[in-house]
Amino acid sequence: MLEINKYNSDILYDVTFSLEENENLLILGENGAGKSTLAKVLSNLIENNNVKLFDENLCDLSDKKRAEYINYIPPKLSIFDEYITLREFFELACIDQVDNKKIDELIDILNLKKLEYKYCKAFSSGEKQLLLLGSSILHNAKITIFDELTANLDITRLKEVFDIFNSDFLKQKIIITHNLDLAYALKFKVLYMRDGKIEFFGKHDEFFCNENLKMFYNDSITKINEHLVVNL
Ligand SMILES: Nc1ncnc2c1ncn2[C@@H]1O[C@H](COP(=O)(O)OP(=O)(O)OP(=O)(O)O)[C@@H](O)[C@H]1O
Repeated sequence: MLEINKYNSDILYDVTFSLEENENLLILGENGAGKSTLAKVLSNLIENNNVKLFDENLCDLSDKKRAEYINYIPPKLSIFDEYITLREFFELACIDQVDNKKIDELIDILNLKKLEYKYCKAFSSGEKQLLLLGSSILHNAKITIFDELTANLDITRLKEVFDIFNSDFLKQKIIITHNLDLAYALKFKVLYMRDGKIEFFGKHDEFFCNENLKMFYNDSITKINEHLVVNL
């Protein structure tokens, strides 16, 4: 279970909510609403003592235990070693022993064979995002937060990532996205933020009704026959 209680800062205001162990979450909201900041608070990259994971105070956990509990995947990959290959990057993602069989499987599933021994620094933006996804699966934290993982993916890759999000590859997932088609298709609970405050926290069906879409997105999106339509 994840709980955050009355977190306040210059960016976020009175943030309180909790997630049960089996609940996945979508974090939505306009640019600058505070989504990434919230993700960093939840994973203690911004230090605080307002977050509890599985009944333990996040700030009291050792680094290893915290890594086992929660993993924040940033929107962009930072490479510290220019000469690290995809396979080596995956090896480093395993918290304990390197699981070569799982790495082989993942390379197959994510269609990354041709990049296996290539340097990650030269990857395209989309390939870097798949690398981050693969490493998060190997890391295998109890909760994984993806911050705009799908921003640079083509439609085929987006579908592959959707299938992974929708499967049991990862345990509990928190997904920050501006892609409302993806958000609508993933039937996760929704948290919507505006100006650092939570404006909606609840069931997927309740969020994706025309009344709420009008309130949160003005007239830019409508639901027609169970499909979202963008009005540009
Ligand atoms: N380190 C920082 N110092 C000062 N202000 C910051 C810092 N990080 C974020 N902010 C500000 O806090 C607000 C929320 O930023 P955040 O990155 O959390 O938004 P977001 O909802 O993830 O936005 P986007 O959808 O554009 O990625 C923004 O106005 C941003 O400029």
